[in-house]
Amino acid sequence: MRSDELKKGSQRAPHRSLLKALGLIDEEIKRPIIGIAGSYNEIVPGHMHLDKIIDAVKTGVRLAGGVPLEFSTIAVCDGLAMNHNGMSFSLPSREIIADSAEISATAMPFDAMVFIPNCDKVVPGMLMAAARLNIPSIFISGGPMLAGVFKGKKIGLSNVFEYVGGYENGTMTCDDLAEAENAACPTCGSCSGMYTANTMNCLTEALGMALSGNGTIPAVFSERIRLAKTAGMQVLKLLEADLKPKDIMTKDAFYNAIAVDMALGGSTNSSLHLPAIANECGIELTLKEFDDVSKEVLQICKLSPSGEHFIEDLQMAGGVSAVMNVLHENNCLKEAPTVMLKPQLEVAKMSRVLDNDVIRSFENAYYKNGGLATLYGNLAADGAIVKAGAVDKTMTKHSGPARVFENEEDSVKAILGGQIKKGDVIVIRYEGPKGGPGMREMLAPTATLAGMGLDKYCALITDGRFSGASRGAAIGHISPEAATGGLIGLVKEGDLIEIDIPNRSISLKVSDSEIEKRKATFKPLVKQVESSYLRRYQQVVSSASKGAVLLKNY
Ligand SMILES: CC(C)(O)[C@@H](O)C(=O)O
Ligand SMILES: [Mg+2]
Repeated sequence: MRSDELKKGSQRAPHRSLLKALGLIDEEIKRPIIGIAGSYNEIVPGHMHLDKIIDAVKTGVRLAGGVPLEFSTIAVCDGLAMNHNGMSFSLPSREIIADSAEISATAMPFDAMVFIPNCDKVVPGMLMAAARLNIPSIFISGGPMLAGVFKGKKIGLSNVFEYVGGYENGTMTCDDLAEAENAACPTCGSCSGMYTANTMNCLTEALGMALSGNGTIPAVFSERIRLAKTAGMQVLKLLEADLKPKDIMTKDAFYNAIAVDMALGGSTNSSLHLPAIANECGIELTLKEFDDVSKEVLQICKLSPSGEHFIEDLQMAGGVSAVMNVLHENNCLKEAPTVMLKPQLEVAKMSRVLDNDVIRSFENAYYKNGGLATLYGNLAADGAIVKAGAVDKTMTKHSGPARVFENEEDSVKAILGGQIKKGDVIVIRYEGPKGGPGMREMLAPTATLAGMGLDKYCALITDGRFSGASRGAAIGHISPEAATGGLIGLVKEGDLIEIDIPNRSISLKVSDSEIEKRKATFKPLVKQVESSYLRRYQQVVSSASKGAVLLKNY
């Protein structure tokens, strides 16, 4: 139902009374009513300025003759939730965001929607809601934080997580750590590297759901306010054209999003979120498809945490549309409609790369594959994911003894306590969607390893997930997870684990007969879960290999 239904007939008089109670006059009620799903709050640095973006969007909507009505959704700052039980709620927040936006925008039927997310789970949660509502919709995010400067070098949040390891092993002083802490996050916006939030904001552009510039224009640039006004105006044009999210988010659009992801070297979390968004569009997207694209598309950008560039550099180099221009030239971009009412290929053709080091050509690519790789093997029958472009060259093939931990905290204690030796393969299990529950991000162990220089010698595998700020031989989303009987639950201290990223494999080098013996007595660990929300989530969440979506028929 659209708001039109509330505007006509005597039966709708009570509804119109309530719209008038909102302060609307008849002149407004007769115009298109545009829902503004904003996620402004004072607890997420990426969202603390969204009130300004929301105001600009409303101005744009009014300029184009619409009437904006705002409602909000929750948001989690993964950085603040990191390495404690708060992180268990981060991935589950995606479903609440999707559900709550669906509920608000169905209870009050709108003609069209503007979604205003910024951080990790809010972007996919709102895209999921957009697919469910399937009324003309556009996305305008809050934009990235500027990079900080420390000792003459640009830094971001990932550096501070790594400096903790440096401080612990005596290579960084307390004063320097404090100076870096003050410098790393200088403005509002989603943290400044190619971490999860910025990956998802860039992919929203690639999917065709946002205007060019959405992924990269910094949060504090006036250009972001102008983009928000333009988005507010554009939604009225989408309404007129009756172009809906499911017309835009087709299989080809998801191909484009994966291709851009591979070129950018984005966060491993995209392999959860894109399948979950696709699922809402009735499209199946598998990990295997990610890997197929990874074999076609080369990583042409190397931003933090893999490299020294930040999103502000990508913006100055031409942004996501310039990356798509390179993809187009190499036949790695598909024709797909966009909210710009121009096909994606046309947008890409009109763009230019302005800095050939930030956005390289295929000939001069940073990595001769896409940024992400999907691994399979006895340890990951349903797949596992690694940010291959951020693995030290010496670690792409590695065998070593398993060092087994039943949760993230114990692994961090062991790393900081000097118990991890060069060559070890750290195994962190019972951190999957069901086992966690909530599939926490393991930034503290990966960053501590990197900060101590151990990322050049040690691998880390988990049924949990990583931050976009994680780097190193960090293999996550191991599926099936330990809690559902996955082989990762059967690994014993000292077992040999073999990782071969170029050949896409991860295996436990234990004889089949020994594995059968262990299986016969295996009882997955059952954790006490205090939160009633997480208990419910645990019952209905699916595998990471399926995007950790909630089972449809529960
Ligand atoms: C806190 C971070 C860096 O934003 C993280 O949540 C990520 O996944 O990238
Ligand atoms: Mg995150």
